[in-house]
Amino acid sequence: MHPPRLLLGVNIDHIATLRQARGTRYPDPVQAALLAEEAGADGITVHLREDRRHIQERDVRLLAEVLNTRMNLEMAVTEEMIRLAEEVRPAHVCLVPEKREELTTEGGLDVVSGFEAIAAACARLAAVGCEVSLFVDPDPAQIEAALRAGAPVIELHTGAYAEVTGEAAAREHARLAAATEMALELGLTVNAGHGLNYHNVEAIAAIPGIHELNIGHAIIARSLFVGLKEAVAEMKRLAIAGQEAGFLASLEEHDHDDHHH
Ligand SMILES: CC(=O)[C@@H](O)[C@H](O)COP(=O)(O)O
Ligand SMILES: NCC(=O)COP(=O)(O)O
Repeated sequence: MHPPRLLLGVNIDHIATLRQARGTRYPDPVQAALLAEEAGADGITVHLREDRRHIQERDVRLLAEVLNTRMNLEMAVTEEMIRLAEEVRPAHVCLVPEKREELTTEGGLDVVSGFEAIAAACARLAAVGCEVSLFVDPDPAQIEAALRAGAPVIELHTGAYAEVTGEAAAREHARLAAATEMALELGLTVNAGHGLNYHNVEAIAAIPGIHELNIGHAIIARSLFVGLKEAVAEMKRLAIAGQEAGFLASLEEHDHDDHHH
């Protein structure tokens, strides 16, 4: 059976990065979110960092009022963030690890070590109707802990895959594919993201069973040259083409297995 179409969540953090660089009112991430939706984004992702380097609380509150799709709020597991999410009630909350000095999110959430606090956060957020995902590395122990913590969704961190090429990328891709298969067998919904761009997205989209990709930096960077709507639409075309190629390859694999049995 043909799988449901892969979804694209567009992360607009770096529209806010540009605004914060000068402390101006523009460019406005809320305006960007509406344009991204018009271009086919299935959802809007924002990461409200504790240091507020890009997205601000004002953005989160306005997005909650104006989005036509759904918000995926990425946040650290802190009391301040949980209280805000309980108030704003975004459709999705993705719990991520955070270090103040980092350039970007390094590695996935350590659900094994932080189990108690993460499970408690999952329960509080589920109680107000947020669908919670945990941003984890493609590591079986973390995926198993995510399930026990009560998260219905994981987002696999694709950063390690995105940083390398050649055989190393093939190895990281295999880890992501195996992690996806394992998580699906456990009944989890599997999203993926971080560092995906116009060159490396198709192979990830081709992994059977992935529900949604969250992509930001590459889309916002490309939008400088082709405009945001075109940048979103191009990424969506590539993601869907990748998913289709993966589906056709899986059909061929089944045919091949049938002939050999
Ligand atoms: C959690 C994640 O993978 C991204 O949302 C990323 O953290 C975006 O924010 P930065 O670009 O500030 O790292
Ligand atoms: N969770 C990943 C995300 O939202 C976007 O990450 P990036 O594409 O900005 O690296």
